Amino acid sequence: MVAPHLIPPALAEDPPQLAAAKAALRQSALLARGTLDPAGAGEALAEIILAACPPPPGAIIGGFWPMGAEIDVLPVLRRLDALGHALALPVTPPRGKPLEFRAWRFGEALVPGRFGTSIPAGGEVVAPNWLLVPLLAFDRTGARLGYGGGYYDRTLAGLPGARGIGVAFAAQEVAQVPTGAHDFPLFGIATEAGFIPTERS
Ligand SMILES: Nc1nc2c(c(=O)[nH]1)N(C=O)[C@@H](CNc1ccc(C(=O)N[C@@H](CCC(=O)O)C(=O)O)cc1)CN2
Ligand SMILES: Nc1ncnc2c1ncn2[C@@H]1O[C@H](COP(=O)(O)OP(=O)(O)OP(=O)(O)O)[C@@H](O)[C@H]1O
Repeated sequence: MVAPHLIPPALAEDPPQLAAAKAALRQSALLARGTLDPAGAGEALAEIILAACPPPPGAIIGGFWPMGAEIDVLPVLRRLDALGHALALPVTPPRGKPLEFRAWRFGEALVPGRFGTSIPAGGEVVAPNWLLVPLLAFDRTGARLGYGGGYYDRTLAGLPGARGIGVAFAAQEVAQVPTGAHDFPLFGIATEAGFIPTERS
């Protein structure tokens, strides 16, 4: 019996050459990011976002709790909270599934999640329509390289109309991020030095 609903592996996963190119860039981007000086970057990022690409009134913000050497998004989340936006943080499911966002406010408890993440202890599941997207490397077309789980690609693909704003240090820009069929382009990239609009902006 045929099974026409099965997705061929070549469509469900990046081909080996592309996966290898992403893995190589991931390694160098992780090393490079670890050398950056984070002082003041989170506050500068907040100013840039509020001035150049603020979310529309009433937008539900898909944030994330920063980890490791990621740029600090807590200042911008605090400002958006103060402006009255609803905030949500991602809960990471097993690989192959999209992120789940739970409503969260400053002061509410966080607990450890998968891969070293911090996730809301409670909170109802919500669908954000304006997301801050962590990344290891980006280019000016809005292509993005993450940790390799494909989580944000799956998540943005499942939220039609939602905007994904990449957040990064300006130094995380590369000439070209290798991309495949599943890579979901960013609406723009906000850094401590400015906002970079893409073709989607
Ligand atoms: N702060 C933050 N939260 C996030 C993400 C992110 O990139 N940053 N995610 C984005 O999708 C999701 C979590 N997905 C993740 C998938 C894989 C790894 C991972 O493989 N981490 C490496 C450590 C990398 C390092 O040294 O910094 C590991 O555990 O070996 C991490 C997060 C949702 N929450
Ligand atoms: N919507 C999707 N459906 C099926 N497979 C997908 C989808 N999105 C991504 N993938 C696959 O997931 C794998 C990981 O993708 P990729 O290397 O682009 O992750 P990433 O964007 O770096 O990670 P993350 O978003 O978790 O930070 C790839 O094999 C990719 O083809």
